[in-house]
Amino acid sequence: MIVTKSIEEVRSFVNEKKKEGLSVGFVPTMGYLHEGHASLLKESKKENDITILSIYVNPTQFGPNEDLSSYPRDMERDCKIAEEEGVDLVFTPTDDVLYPGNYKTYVYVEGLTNTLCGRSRPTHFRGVTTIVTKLFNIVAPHNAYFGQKDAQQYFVLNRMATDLNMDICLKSCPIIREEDGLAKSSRNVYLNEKERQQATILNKSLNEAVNKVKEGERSSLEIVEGIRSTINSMDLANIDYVEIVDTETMQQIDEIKNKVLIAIAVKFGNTRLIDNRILEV
Ligand SMILES: Nc1ncnc2c1ncn2[C@@H]1O[C@H](COP(=O)(O)OP(=O)(O)OP(=O)(O)O)[C@@H](O)[C@H]1O
Ligand SMILES: CC(C)(CO)[C@@H](O)C(=O)[O-]
Ligand code: BAL
Repeated sequence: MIVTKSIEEVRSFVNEKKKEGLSVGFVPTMGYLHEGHASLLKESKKENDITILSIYVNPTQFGPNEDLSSYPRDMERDCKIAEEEGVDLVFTPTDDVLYPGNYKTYVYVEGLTNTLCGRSRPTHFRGVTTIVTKLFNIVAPHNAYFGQKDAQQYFVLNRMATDLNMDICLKSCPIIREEDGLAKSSRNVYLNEKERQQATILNKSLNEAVNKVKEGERSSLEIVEGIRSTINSMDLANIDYVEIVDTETMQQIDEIKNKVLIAIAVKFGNTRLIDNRILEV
């Protein structure tokens, strides 16, 4: 397995493999790998000849008071996991290479980025779309793999790739969970024991919501109120948002119909967790 910080090395590796007629899958991450990331690597391995992983904690997607400096990092452990998963190349760029002093260019997707995580993290998606464009330009994969945990991120990136005529197929993979239902996340390590126990309420509240929709409830307001009241039964939980949006526009809807995203973000202390369900009604 090649581990490199060099854009040129990534480019020449990929060019060589493409000349041999091989397909390239790409999994961008911020590292501190867990089974969620591993599931994306497995999917890429299944569908491509070559799998490339990037590990980069991208500063432009963090707000000024967010956890950029404390975001968990463990490159040695990550490389071990990558090797076990059969990754061919790990790209580990540095800030000075990706954002040199004279850096000026940002990619921005309108509309889809002003709700959900975009409302509470106003500069977040501009950072995500910018770094993913840069990584796509460097790696030039055939396929790229993202988790449904960050559902809005996937829909925004898919819009971007379509609108900018990027010749890359974006794939969304299922959410991998702990045994008690909590979605795996690098940020789960921030939780203390009591917060960790209470954090299972995210998945539980979404299960209840899905059951109500299955039983025929179509009012977004009713479903949102139900989720809010279940989450608020936990004294350490602080709701950031509970929203039901159309998957094309990411805008709130009153009536549950067609394909919708039920998305929630909840803070436990300073730790912000997200979870969601996508429903086709
Ligand atoms: N539990 C999960 N199941 C499936 N995919 C996941 C899961 N967690 C993260 N991913 C996906 O892995 C990719 C990299 O995500 P990232 O490195 O930000 O990890 P993370 O665990 O989501 O971290 P955090 O939530 O702390 O930002 C993203 O496409 C993300 O959606
Ligand atoms: C896609 C991504 C790697 C861009 O930094 C990040 O937002 C993430 O890990 O989901
Ligand atoms: N997984 C999304 C990256 C972030 O929270 O910044």
